[in-house]
Amino acid sequence: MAVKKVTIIAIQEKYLDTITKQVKEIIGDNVIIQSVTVKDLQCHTVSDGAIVVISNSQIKGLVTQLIPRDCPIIIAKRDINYTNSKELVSLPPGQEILVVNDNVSNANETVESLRETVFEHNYHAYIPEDSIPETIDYIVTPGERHLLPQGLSNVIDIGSRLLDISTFEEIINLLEMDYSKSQIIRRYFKACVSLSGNDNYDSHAKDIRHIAQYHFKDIISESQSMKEAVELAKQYSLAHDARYIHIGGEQGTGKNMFAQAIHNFSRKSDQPFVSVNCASKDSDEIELILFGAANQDDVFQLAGNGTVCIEEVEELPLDIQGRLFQLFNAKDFSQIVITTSTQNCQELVEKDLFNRDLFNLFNKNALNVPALSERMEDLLPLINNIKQRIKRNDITFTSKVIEFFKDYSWAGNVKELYNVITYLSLLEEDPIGMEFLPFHLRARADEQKFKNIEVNKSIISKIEKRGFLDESIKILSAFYEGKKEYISYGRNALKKQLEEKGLTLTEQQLRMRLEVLQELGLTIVRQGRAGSTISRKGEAFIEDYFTSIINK
Ligand SMILES: Nc1ncnc2c1ncn2[C@@H]1O[C@H](COP(=O)(O)OP(=O)(O)OP(=O)(O)O)[C@@H](O)[C@H]1O
Repeated sequence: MAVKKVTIIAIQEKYLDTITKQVKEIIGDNVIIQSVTVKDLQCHTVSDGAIVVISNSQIKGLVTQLIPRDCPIIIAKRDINYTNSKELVSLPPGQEILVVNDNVSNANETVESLRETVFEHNYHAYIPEDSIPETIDYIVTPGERHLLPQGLSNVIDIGSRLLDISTFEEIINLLEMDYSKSQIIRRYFKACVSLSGNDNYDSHAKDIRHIAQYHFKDIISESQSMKEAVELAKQYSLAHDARYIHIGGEQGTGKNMFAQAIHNFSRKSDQPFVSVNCASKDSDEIELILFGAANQDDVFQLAGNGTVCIEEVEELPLDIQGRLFQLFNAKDFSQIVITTSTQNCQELVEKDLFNRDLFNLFNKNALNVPALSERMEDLLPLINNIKQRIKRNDITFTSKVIEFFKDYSWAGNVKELYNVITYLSLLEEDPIGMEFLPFHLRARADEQKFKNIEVNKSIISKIEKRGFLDESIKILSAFYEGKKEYISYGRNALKKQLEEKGLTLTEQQLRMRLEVLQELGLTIVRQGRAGSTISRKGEAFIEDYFTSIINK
């Protein structure tokens, strides 16, 4: 009987890794599990007869064009991993909770699931267009913490949503596997437990890869800085003494693509290309990969006479960096060794966080792939290239969206652009306007909203604890009005000003209140005659305080 195969397809790599791990835990002992992101899906990726599980219905149209006709498709349903909701369950009932997810419909779905299960709290889905309810005690997100501004202390991450149990029943039915219902349930919960708190499970923890599919002609390089990077990379590929080559650049800039192109352009092109990512691997694992064991070949053996690419080399523990340097010195390598890093290794060397000898070795032939935000000439050609790759030349964007793309920071660089365009291509809209942009792009503009939740709530409760909220509001208002007229106040002048507003305080009382406001960063106290004034934070606080009262 033919071996059964399940292929899982999703847009986001990280999410794909999580659900793949879940599927492996549940049925991996009997079935071959393959996973592929939408961006890597090609006509021949999925084998005939494989069962295809797709992460959501929106990608169905795109996926159907690229898989064999006889493959059954299951659209996954998703559910919270309840083993992660302990913190939520342990809160006193009646908390006001804002639920943030990567788009509104997912946020609504998560709210529904929470209402059915952890039902003792009040949930509100975060909708970018709407204002956030004023009294929010906690923000809950299923594995999308990165969407939130940093520094919020009241965030509970309940981890990515997993495939729900009915999806497994469907898969198991189609595979004609002989599992009883209780067996499925047991395996399902075991997987939930083993994946709980496991969102750090990283896409990089993948095994060694052996593909070099990109050539220099595939690298979009309209900008001068990219042209120069490609030129330099070509020189290194052809130089016989360039045995160690280093590629630096932010995440998603195309470093791995460069590594593959270098290999394919070099004298090693007919030899193997082996690449390994050092991030998120523990010491033992990486040691085994780099130095092998009695029963396991190391990467250099696997690469034969070809190219080894060590990605995110800065993640290697220092002792392994040292051993790697010794290895390079001791043995006369015939391979090309390409290293990549997202951090600036020179700076790490200065801080004793990176092995200087190793750095000096590979820094002789180093190149940097510029961040996408520094080469906006590449943006439109890249978008066109992505549209071609996903066979969606027809989609168009409004000029506002294009302007937004040009201003946007693209912290995830081309990888992020790829994900955004793929996501937008799934919508049946033309042209695509600002309102359809994925949530995380729009959420950036909303950072202030989130800051207010935290800042104001905690400031108010800190002042309230001292028992003088109303007085503090009056003091801050006096400063606020003064600042508009470019007036700052010494303590006596302020005291007078407050008395005119009907607030009489003793010197001692005023000093105490001022000290607290200063501690909270709401005022700036200057010595001598300059007097005190309200800080920017204080201004934002007072504006928001009054807005919230008006809106009540
Ligand atoms: N200049 C480019 N032209 C065309 N496609 C590109 C370009 N740069 C990157 N890409 C595409 O973007 C994706 C990310 O590239 P790649 O994996 O090489 O980045 P990376 O810098 O190695 O990322 P990370 O550091 O996150 O591992 C790939 O799918 C690649 O096809």
